[in-house]
Amino acid sequence: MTIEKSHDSILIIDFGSQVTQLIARRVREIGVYCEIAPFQLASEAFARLKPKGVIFSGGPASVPDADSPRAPQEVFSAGLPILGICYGQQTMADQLGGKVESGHAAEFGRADVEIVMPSALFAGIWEEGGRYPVWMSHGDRVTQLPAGFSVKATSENAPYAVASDEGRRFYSTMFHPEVVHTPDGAKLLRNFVVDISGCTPDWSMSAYRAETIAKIQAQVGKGRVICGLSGGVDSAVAAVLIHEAIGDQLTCVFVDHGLMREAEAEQVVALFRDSYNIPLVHVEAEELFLSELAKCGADPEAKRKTIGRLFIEVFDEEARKLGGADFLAQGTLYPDVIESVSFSGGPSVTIKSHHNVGGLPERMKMKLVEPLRELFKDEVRVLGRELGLPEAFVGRHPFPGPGLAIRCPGEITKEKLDILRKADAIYLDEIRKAGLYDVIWQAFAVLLPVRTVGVMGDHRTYDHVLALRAVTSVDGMTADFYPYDMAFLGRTATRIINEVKGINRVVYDVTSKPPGTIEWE
Ligand SMILES: Nc1ncnc2c1ncn2[C@@H]1O[C@H](COP(=O)(O)OP(=O)(O)OP(=O)(O)O)[C@@H](O)[C@H]1O
Ligand SMILES: O=c1[nH]c(=O)c2[nH+]cn([C@@H]3O[C@H](COP(=O)(O)O)[C@@H](O)[C@H]3O)c2[nH]1
Ligand SMILES: NC(=O)CC[C@H](N)C(=O)O
Ligand SMILES: [Mg+2]
Repeated sequence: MTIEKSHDSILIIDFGSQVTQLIARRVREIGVYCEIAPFQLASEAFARLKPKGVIFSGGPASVPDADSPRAPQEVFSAGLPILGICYGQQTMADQLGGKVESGHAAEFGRADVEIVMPSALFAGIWEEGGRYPVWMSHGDRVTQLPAGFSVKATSENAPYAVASDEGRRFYSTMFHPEVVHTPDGAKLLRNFVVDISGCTPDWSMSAYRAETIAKIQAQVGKGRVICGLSGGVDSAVAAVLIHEAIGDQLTCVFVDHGLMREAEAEQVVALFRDSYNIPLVHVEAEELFLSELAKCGADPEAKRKTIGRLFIEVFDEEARKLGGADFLAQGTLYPDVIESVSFSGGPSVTIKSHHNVGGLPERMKMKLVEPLRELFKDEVRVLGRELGLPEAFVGRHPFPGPGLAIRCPGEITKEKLDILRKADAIYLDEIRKAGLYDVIWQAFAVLLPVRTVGVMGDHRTYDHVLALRAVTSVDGMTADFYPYDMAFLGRTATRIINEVKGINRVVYDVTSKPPGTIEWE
């Protein structure tokens, strides 16, 4: 039985908001299954999922503009509850006969809403006459409500902060309930999902485990599967899950592309061979990757695409050696898909081609098995614990598939990789010694293609700059730089410059995501 059939679900129609993924997180935190569908594909998703409620996300477009996106009209006539957020409110108003205008005072950031009438959306949470903080981000506004709608809350620049037709169960907010800066937002979403839409909150990681195992069995049948195993959390969880499902039809393949960190290849192989009884092939592919990367130059997307292609070539070759494999399994997560997504027609722009999604070659022999494709990182960790993976494994910092190649802006050479490997090892060693490994979500060093002048032992040096990065995050979708104390940074910089030949200056990256990304490429 598929997940979508055995549980109540919510469909989120995406109009391209940067925070659409947060709506999905909030719904799952309630314990209800949901999926995001880009507006162009929403009709198909609506018919397949048969959701009990629909949420329209925000988005960058402007309803009065020609060609701005709309929700499929059938969603309005299905008798289901709908919640429109920001752009979602505006398109809902427009599609039901109301009016939207641009060019009014914009609101960005915190605002207060004042409740003027009760609504099922905030029943038990907000009281009539009360004022409550919310987070807004809009320039347009609804100026005339559709028939059947009335105002339930106002704010200074959004006369229709909440408007609804309680009879048809159509609700709309100008503010964003999905962000943490709307303190009561999660409760409002719960009202919509559980009380209004009537979803039973029974979706959990143990349900996910059982159902995903059944799904894998149905997909794979008697076929052979090879699983790309990187030593990271995602592929380890995927491999263990698939092994539970199909046992010895699975072989894992670890590709040592020469872009790993110090001693990592040995650790991965040892850890996996000792802890699990899953056959593991260790492929030495450093020469192949480095020679192809030398040809592709400095462009980050060219590097990513080259690496994606080589991974598949290696997997194909290993499959052939094993006498053929029908499926390739990967630990692809939801954020990998989202960031690479516009190739499949999503409304948000491509930020970077993750090697395992947007970096895949167009023609592949094997079919994909990706049991984690709907999950966020922290959900995968919960699933890993559920499967009994050791805590040291589950708590590992993420390490991207393209490895050090995307931490060496510019052309890739073995010499640069060796310098970076040494520096990165010292940095992580200092982090562990300071007891910070588990506090930080991800930390790494980046070797910059910039040389600066220094003086060491009365000699002039002209060497590379190394940037240190450390971030806190929940799911990798947004992140903050980690606020080290200066003594830690000073100590680490001194050690790196003293111990690693080729680096004479160290800087710390204090960019959050957004506007930065976590990796530099
Ligand atoms: N060196 C590798 N050998 C084989 N497969 C790999 C390798 N690196 C990445 N992959 C494949 O690509 C997928 C995505 O990589 P990604 O880094 O996102 O996940 P991960 O390495 O499993 O976990 P983590 O995010 O914790 O590093 C992996 O799940 C794995 O299937
Ligand atoms: O397996 C991967 N293949 C990739 O191509 C890739 N690019 C980024 N990352 C990891 O994803 C998270 C978010 O990274 P960004 O903020 O740099 O997009 C961070 O944890 C990154 O390390 C990748 N993982
Ligand atoms: N955050 C949003 O959904 C913005 C909606 C619309 N683009 C506006 O500016 O009002
Ligand atoms: Mg990884």
